[in-house]
Amino acid sequence: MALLGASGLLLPSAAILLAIYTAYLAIYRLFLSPLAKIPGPRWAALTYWYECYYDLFLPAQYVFKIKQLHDQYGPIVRITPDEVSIADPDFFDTIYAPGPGHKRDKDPEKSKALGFSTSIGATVGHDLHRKRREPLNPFFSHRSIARLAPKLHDKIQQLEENLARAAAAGDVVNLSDLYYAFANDIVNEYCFGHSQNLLADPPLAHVQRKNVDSVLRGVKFNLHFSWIRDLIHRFPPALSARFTPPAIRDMIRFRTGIRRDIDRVLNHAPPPTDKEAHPSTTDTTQQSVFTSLRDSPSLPDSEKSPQRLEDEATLLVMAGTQSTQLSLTIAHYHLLANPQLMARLRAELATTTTATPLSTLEKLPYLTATMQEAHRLGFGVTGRNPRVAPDENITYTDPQTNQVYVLPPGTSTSTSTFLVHANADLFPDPFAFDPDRWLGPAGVARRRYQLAFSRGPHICIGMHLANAEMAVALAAMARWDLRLFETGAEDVAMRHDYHILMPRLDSEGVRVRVLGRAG
Ligand code: HEM
Repeated sequence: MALLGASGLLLPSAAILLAIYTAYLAIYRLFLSPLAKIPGPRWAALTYWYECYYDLFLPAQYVFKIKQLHDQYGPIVRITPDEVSIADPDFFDTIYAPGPGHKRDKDPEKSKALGFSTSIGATVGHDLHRKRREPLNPFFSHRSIARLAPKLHDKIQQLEENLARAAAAGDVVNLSDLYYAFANDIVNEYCFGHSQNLLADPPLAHVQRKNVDSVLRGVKFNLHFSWIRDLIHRFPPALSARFTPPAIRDMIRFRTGIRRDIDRVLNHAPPPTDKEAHPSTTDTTQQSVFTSLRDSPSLPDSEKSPQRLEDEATLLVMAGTQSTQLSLTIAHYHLLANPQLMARLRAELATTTTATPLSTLEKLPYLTATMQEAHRLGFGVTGRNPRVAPDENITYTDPQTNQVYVLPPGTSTSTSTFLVHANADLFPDPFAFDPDRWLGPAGVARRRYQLAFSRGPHICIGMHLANAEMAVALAAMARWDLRLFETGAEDVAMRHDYHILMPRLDSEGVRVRVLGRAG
């Protein structure tokens, strides 16, 4: 009885406490928070359910809603109780790349979503990020990537073998899968000294690409409910297998493969050799990124734990595959959908051969402009990736009203590439694929608004690798006559923000029939 009486009192008391806390939180967020005066919808200021609705129920549409909010409220909008979006392209560097002497952390809540928390991409603290990134930088410099040219050419040869086979058999080719395989083989070989040789197995590339898509489709759920994912991870494996959504199961499988590679590196075991492998898929003579990290004197042992290196490798392989695949697919789709653009590219490439060095390809203006335009419409990382200034105010002056807004240290502040790349003042007719906008003096001036690789301390580490892969692949693929097969603009257009662009969710990718080599 006494117990019943106690629990009978406990519940109402807990309910009253919860009601008081909720009321306090609402009053704080709406009236007392330092962000209370920032324009924006009251619901967004009051509760994360506003963002959650656009992220989970529509789904992955908040990036588009934020653009509408800016049209309604102006260049600065409070988009969650704790985050402010600034749609001013000239303010991008203040948020992301403020220069020496200014620190920018990542927002820990947003960093959780992808799940590889000790990778450089998810590292929250400015200083720790720098320590982790420094030993990786030399591998991804322009000069190091230039040395990869022979490997890239081997992979191009394999890519073209796929087209030749399809031409002979009259098969439909899925370019999204081929580019996935191409980028995945290269980044794996660079990281671990071997790859799965996916270019030899496009159906497997298709399965893996779809798996990564479904993993990415989980990022919004993880953003809002990462505690559920973390809870499931604590269950015994047999139980967690029953509750784990397919997307997370795919991620676990993917990471198990990465972990095998990391264990092999840490145990000084040689990369596996595959008799079927293409000559370029295994290279035991070269140091790979991870053998070098293992041997790096500048990284303390605590930074070389299997878990940390697994996180790093997962990010490198995922980012190095998916984003490059997207930009390549977008470029190639638009070249095929607009024969006049393909004709311009072919005219420029007429002076080149398959042996033309990467350094020459990189200087071709129309090829470069085509790549820039594909990056622009790929939107890089479509998620907002907010930054937090830990020890200084961020001050923004609305150019229209001259109103000054002071965001105190710790405020999560963001802009998205979508807000910049789809800005019609900077890029007229912003959803049209128009490489010309990157040419001439106006094109050069526009480059400061190319944010696909971001800027500042977290600028994409794989930018030179991605551009090298794209230059050689587009130059080679332009030599083939392909016809789009059951593919339209909706298969490459940004329709959802799942950290990176996702087109219509039932898209099969960009598919083509191969007519033969271009005459
Ligand atoms: C067209 C292709 C690519 C695009 C558009 C792209 C875009 C980006 C963007 C926007 C960021 C910054 C994210 C942030 O602010 O947190 C980033 C970071 C990163 N990218 Fe890429 N990326 C591409 C290719 C690659 C490749 C080929 C690799 C690997 C070799 C790679 C590895 C990474 C890593 C490790 C980071 C984290 C860097 C850090 O936080 O310090 N990316 N990428």
